[in-house]
Amino acid sequence: MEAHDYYANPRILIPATSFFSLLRATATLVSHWALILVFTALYRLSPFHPLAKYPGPVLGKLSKFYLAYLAGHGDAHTVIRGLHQQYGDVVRVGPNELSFNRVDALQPIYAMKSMPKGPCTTDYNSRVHEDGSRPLDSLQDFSVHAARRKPWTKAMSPVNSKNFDPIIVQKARELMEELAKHQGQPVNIAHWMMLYGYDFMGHLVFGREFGMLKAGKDNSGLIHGLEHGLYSSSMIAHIPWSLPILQCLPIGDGGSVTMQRLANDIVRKRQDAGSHAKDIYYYLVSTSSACQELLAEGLLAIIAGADTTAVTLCHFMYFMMRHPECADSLRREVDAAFPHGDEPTDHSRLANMPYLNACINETLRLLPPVLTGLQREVQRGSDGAMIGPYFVPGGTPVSIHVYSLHRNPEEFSPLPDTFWPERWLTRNEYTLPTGEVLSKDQVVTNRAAFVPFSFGPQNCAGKALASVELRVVISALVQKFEVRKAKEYDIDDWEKNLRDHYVTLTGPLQAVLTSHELNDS
Ligand code: HEM
Repeated sequence: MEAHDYYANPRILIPATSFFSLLRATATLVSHWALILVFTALYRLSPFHPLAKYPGPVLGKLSKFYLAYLAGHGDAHTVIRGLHQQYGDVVRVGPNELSFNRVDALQPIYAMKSMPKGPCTTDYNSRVHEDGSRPLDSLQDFSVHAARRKPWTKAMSPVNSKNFDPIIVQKARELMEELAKHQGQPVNIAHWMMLYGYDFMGHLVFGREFGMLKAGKDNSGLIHGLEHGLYSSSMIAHIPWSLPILQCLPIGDGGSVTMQRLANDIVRKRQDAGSHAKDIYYYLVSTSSACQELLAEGLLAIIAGADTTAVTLCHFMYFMMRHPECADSLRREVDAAFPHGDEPTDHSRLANMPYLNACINETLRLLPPVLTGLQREVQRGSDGAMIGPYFVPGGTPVSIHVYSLHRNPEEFSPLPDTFWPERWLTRNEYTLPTGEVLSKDQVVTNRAAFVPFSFGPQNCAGKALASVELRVVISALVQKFEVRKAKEYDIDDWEKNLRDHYVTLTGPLQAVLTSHELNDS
């Protein structure tokens, strides 16, 4: 059939008309959306936008895709630090979003009833259950949050947290035993720390043995499943409308549903088993009988309690490999406090070891496990708020960029990017790693700017417990082993491979451990 037949033959006149109408309708729709996009882009870049006076990258001002891309790529911590170095202490990182790198922003953003959690942790949280049940860390209403936080506070009280002491000691022992089996040969420390972190959390929260350390592997796929889910949810949090689209594609939701399922399974098993010990779940269930709420809280407990401490232990070992002189000083302090190889488990002695605590602080300063901003939001519908000297309109998501603040030379100097535990000690004179001697007035260590556990009433609920755990495990590691990097391993890869997906995901940390007893003989 010739082309002109479409017009000559009345029987096929209708399809030709439909085709052109469809084409016209599509073109109208596309140009309509293109116009909307163009006008939105122009408005976002224009001087009429409420955040117009704040500097930032053009791509960030244009679209949330920018932050989603950084989250997916895992380098938001270094990129946003670079932006602060380029643009200053406040940066417009999203079309309607600001990042701060100043200590006087902590109080207005995070203090008591200042600002509720922001949309990335609330509206767009992929850990929210189908029925709307939310984990503690995604609650916007201050009084609801305070009520839900009570069981955590009760579990972590000085009296009740004594119940967790045997778990800390037992799991630290198991970790030492397993590491001892690999002495003298290259071992991926990061792998073992993760297994330890999840085994510890299994006991702490669910009174259950995961047996990962004994098996030497992630035997149920839990670690892999959660890390995969965290990776995708950190990205989706910025572009939540993409979730239903992703779910229709073969890649699915990228793991956040699997993450939920794995956690639900653990919580349900704990429910069925009943309470035989005062684990954290015991306190959670005593105040909430809502099943979905407990499921949501269970996943938070796993993520909060396992990855954070495991990653901190990895960072600590990394810094010890980079700075063997610090490892030697720390070992001397541990040996003096726990002579004849006494097990370093006495909390009060550990809490009073200045160099140990300086090394832990310095590790958490340079590489906090939660690297990038914990979002809050200036009250929607309010007139706005002052953050330091800056006025921020109501409804704007804001955060402190912890990775930048911890390396801000106004708060930590000299050598803000260097692992130098001495900065945390009280001295009249300080000797820098270069040998240069400085008076105390020349050293700035602003403890108020040190917030690895965040700040205010919604800060980390497990801070005290995590501090005890870190002291026990780190002093045991230092007492038992000398750590060197494995021959073929490029130590610079450790920081290069860190991925900022709300919690930090890591690459391998290849080391050789040798026993101190063997070295000393
Ligand atoms: C080195 C170890 C740890 C670090 C650095 C850390 C850090 C953090 C941070 C930065 C937050 C977010 C707070 C905010 O949004 O302002 C948080 C929340 C939380 N953490 Fe930790 N954490 C650690 C270990 C733990 C442990 C062992 C537990 C206990 C299971 C725990 C339980 C929680 C809970 C329940 C929340 C939510 C608090 C809320 O929203 O009210 N964390 N943590």
